[in-house]
Amino acid sequence: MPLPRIPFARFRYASLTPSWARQPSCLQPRHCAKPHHMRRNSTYTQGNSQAADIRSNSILPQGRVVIPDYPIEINDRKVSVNGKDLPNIWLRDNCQCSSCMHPDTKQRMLDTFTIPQDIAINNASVSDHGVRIEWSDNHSSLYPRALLLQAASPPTQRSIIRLGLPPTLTLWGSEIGHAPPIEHHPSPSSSSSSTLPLAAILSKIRTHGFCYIDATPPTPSATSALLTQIAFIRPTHYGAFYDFTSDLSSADTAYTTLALPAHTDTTYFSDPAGLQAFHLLSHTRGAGGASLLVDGFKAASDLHAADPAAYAVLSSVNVHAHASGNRGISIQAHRGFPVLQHDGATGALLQVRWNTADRAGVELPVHEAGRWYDAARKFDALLKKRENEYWEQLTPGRVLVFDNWRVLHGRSAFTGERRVCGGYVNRDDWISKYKMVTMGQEKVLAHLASG
Ligand SMILES: C[N+](C)(C)CCCC[C@H](N)C(=O)O
Ligand SMILES: O=C(O)CCC(=O)C(=O)O
Repeated sequence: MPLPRIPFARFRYASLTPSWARQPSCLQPRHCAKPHHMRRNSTYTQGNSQAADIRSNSILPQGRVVIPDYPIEINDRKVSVNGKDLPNIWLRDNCQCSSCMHPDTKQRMLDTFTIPQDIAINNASVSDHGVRIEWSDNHSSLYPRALLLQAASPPTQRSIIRLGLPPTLTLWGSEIGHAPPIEHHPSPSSSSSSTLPLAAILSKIRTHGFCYIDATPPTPSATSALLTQIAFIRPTHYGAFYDFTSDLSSADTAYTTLALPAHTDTTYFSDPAGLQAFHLLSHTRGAGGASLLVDGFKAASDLHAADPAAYAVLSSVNVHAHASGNRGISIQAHRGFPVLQHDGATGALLQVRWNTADRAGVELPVHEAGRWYDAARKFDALLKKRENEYWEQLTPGRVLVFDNWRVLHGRSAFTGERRVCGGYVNRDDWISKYKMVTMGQEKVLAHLASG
């Protein structure tokens, strides 16, 4: 089956090829007779691995769920959607009945590979509700129309619910400071329940990459309670809910008065923290300590437009990180990861992983490392452009919650006593909550088989 048309800059993933040998062909002038993004469909094979092109005609992870109204027909004892037959094994494996799928846990009860390889349709009928099938193994199934249409949709459409994509993604620079995304904590005295406007908060974080929750009681307990309404706090070697100051109680520069350049946290974990929160509780007898936010997706989008080759390097060369300050600890992820990570199904940008302080090795033969540094320097310059920096002095009562997979943060140096509390939330946990409060469980579950 021909690969989808790849209209734009592309890069390659070779799953089995050693990463140092993995490089976008556009970096190999001899192989790249014309600019890479001008080349049409092609499948690359490198060594024994099939490296498919990842489409990136738009790297931005956004989209509205549109269920296409494809024709559904029964042809020659096959179910065909939009003119293409659905494999019987896929249909039988995704039977939604209560004996094949646990009605409460939504787990598959059917042992997939007890389905005969030659499973066939004895009878099938199409209605407005969907397709009813009587199988050759004497089982009957009813497939909702939406499930079949979603399964036949293009990868970008099928990924929207899986990834929990927002309808629109708003990229920003320093101008966001004029109208930052803000929600308000329900004041305890108000008659309304003390539950947070979670759908609004998480929608703002999914769209902008961060949100303030103003009027939060300036206490660790209120901050912790706020976070746990999103999902459980992720414990790390810094503890779970963190309440820190410049006492080096943890051997990390965050626990000093030093300035911290824009970075994402926990790049040394296989699964970096998804959300991070800061609530400045107090700052006495000193000055400074302003917070910096940079939209990593905007910087990546600018790099993609300005220098696709550099973008491709940062999307394919793996980088290692470490946390080794605390005694008896040296944490590293199980493998290296590129600075710019993409969804394998759609090519959409998923994560920016950038921390100069915590970086360990670059996964290239050392004599080739220069090409990663050249590309990284371009990204670094974009991160440090004044118009991409949003500086804000946090104040007690204003909780900052941001997407640590997209938004970089930092701070200016400070003097005096400064106390900040907050916590991490796992990526998958907050995206799950986002889906529940914005899409609803039924809609999310209906798309699992085709996601
Ligand atoms: C947030 N808290 C103060 C608990 C820890 C900060 C850790 C910062 C670390 N260098 C990283 O980038 O992950
Ligand atoms: O102290 C701050 O405002 C930020 C600290 C920081 O960057 C971090 O904890 O990663």
